[in-house]
Amino acid sequence: MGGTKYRMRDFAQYIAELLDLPEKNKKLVNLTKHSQRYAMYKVGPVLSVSHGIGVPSMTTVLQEVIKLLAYAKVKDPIIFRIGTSGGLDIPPGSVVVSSFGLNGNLGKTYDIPVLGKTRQLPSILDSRVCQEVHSLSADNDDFNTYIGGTMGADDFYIGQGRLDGPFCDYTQADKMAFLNTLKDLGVRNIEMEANAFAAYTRAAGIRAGIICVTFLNRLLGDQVTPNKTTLNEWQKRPMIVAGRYIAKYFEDIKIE
Ligand SMILES: O=P(O)(O)O[C@H]1O[C@H](CO)[C@@H](O)[C@H]1O
Ligand SMILES: O=c1cc[nH]c(=O)[nH]1
Repeated sequence: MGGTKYRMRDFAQYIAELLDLPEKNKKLVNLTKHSQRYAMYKVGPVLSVSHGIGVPSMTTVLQEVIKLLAYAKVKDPIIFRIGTSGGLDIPPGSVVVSSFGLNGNLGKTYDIPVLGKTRQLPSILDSRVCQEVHSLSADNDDFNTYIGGTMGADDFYIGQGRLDGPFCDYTQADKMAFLNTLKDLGVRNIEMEANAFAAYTRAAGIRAGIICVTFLNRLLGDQVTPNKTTLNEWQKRPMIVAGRYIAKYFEDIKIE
């Protein structure tokens, strides 16, 4: 899963080529084209689905995918989110493999009101998947891959401590204090779904991982400044990292 339809079509194409699947020479079909809400592609054993921006959009799609996997009797699925994010004290273009999700109140939970009462679901990710994905980073990669916590904010601007949004009633010093607190808690990047994604996949008993590229170092600014070509290139990095895990997973299954 990942935010945009285009990324998830590109990911399906990338996986078809990587796994040398028959789909690599075909035009991929968006299986949800009549719903218009999001896109879903299937290449061999991999489903590639977009989820839009933020938690409500992502959790709606995620729950539909969880139901689909159950109806299809899929055994031992693994779900990855491949996304973009703002980094904390790491060079832009780096990749972060999340070790946990953090909410906007600095708790390792996803808090959801159910029947008028808030439930707190732990935002824990599978540490083995996280370590294995990280172990597949290559020495000759032209980017660094880090393990760290990921804050899932409910907003792009004030929710991530930005100063460049339409509303802002705090200072640069307040922002830096907040970002440094996150850093001290082991958070390496900020996006908008991690804590809920971790919580719902865990609640479903499904192994999962989050792999995001960082578009900027938030300790140095708020604006995403690299040009579109660079950002498109960087968006491929989580695909490369997830692709290595997927390729190895199916290679290992063949050997068994
Ligand atoms: O690039 P994606 O996967 O959408 O992820 C990040 O980008 C969006 C904000 O621009 C949020 O969804 C955030 O989590
Ligand atoms: O800073 C960023 C960059 C991408 N996505 C986010 O949510 N935040």
